Amino acid sequence: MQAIGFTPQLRDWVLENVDRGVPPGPLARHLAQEGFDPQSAVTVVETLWAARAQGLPLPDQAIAPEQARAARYRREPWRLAAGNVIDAGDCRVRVALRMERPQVAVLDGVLGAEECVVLRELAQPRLRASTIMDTASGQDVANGMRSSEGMFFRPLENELLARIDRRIARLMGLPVENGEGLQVLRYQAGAQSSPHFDFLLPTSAAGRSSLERSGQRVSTLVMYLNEPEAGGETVFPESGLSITPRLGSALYFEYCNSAGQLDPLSLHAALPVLAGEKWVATRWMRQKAFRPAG
Ligand SMILES: O=C(O)CCC(=O)C(=O)O
Ligand SMILES: [Fe+2]
Repeated sequence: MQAIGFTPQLRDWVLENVDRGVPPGPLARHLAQEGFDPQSAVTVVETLWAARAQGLPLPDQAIAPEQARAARYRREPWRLAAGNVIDAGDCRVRVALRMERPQVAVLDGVLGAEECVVLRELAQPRLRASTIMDTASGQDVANGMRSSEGMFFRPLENELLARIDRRIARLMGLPVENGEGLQVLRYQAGAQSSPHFDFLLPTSAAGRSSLERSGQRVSTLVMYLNEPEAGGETVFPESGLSITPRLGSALYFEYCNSAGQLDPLSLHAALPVLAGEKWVATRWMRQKAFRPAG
C-alpha cells in the first residue's frame, strides 16, 4: 500500500463530521459515493477518526501505510471470563454467543425474573426523557437520537443494587468502582436509539473533563429487563449483528483496548419498539474508578 494523499478541504470536512459525532463507517461510504476510492476512503477516515477520538496528533496531507496500520483497532483477549459458563459470584451466567469483532457476547441468566421486576418498579417513578451529551456544548440535552425515558441509580444505592454491582463487576472483569451508576431506560412503542458509540469523544470540554476524571469507557453491559412484543432489537450495523431482548439476558461488548484504541465496529443502535415496551439496565465500565461531575 502506498501513502494516501488528501486535501486540506477533505481533512476539514472529515474532522467537522467526526466532531459532530458522525461515525467513520457512514463518512467513508459517503466519500466513496462521491468518487473517492472506497478502500482509501476507509483508511483516511478511520485514521483521522482514531487520532481525533484518542486526542493524538492528526495526519496532515497524507497517511503512510504504517500510520494506517498503527491506527487500526487491535483486539485484545476478553476482559469477560473464558468458558461457556461464567461464575459471577452469586449466580452462574451462560454464554449464548461470542463474536470477535466487534467484541460482543450474549449472556443468559445475568438477572433473575424477580430482580428485573424490582429494578423496573424502583426506576419507574424516577424516569425522565433521556438526554445525550451534546458534542458541541457538552450539555446534556433531550434529543431525537434517543426517544426513551431514563434514570440513573446511585452506586450501591440499596442492597439489591449492591449485589448486582458486585455480580456485574465480576462478570466484566473490572473493579466495582469503575462502574458508572446503573442506568435504566424504558422505550415505549416507537421509541429507539440511533446508532452511537458508548465511548466518550474529547471533542467537548465536558467529554474531556470526564475522560480526565475516570478514563475512557471500555465496556458495556445492557441487561434486558423485559421482552417487547415486537421490535426493540439492539443492532451493530457495521457487522449486521442483531440481539433480541430476552428477560434476564444481557448484551456485553468491549471497545477500548489497553492502548486506549477505540473500536469503530462497536457502533450500535436500538431499533424502534413496534409493540409493547422495552426496558433495559445499562452498566458502563471505565478505565479507572468512576468519579461523576461536580
Ligand atoms: O437499549 C438498547 O438496546 C441499547 C442501549 C444502549 O445502547 C445504551 O444504553 O448505551
Ligand atoms: Fe449504547
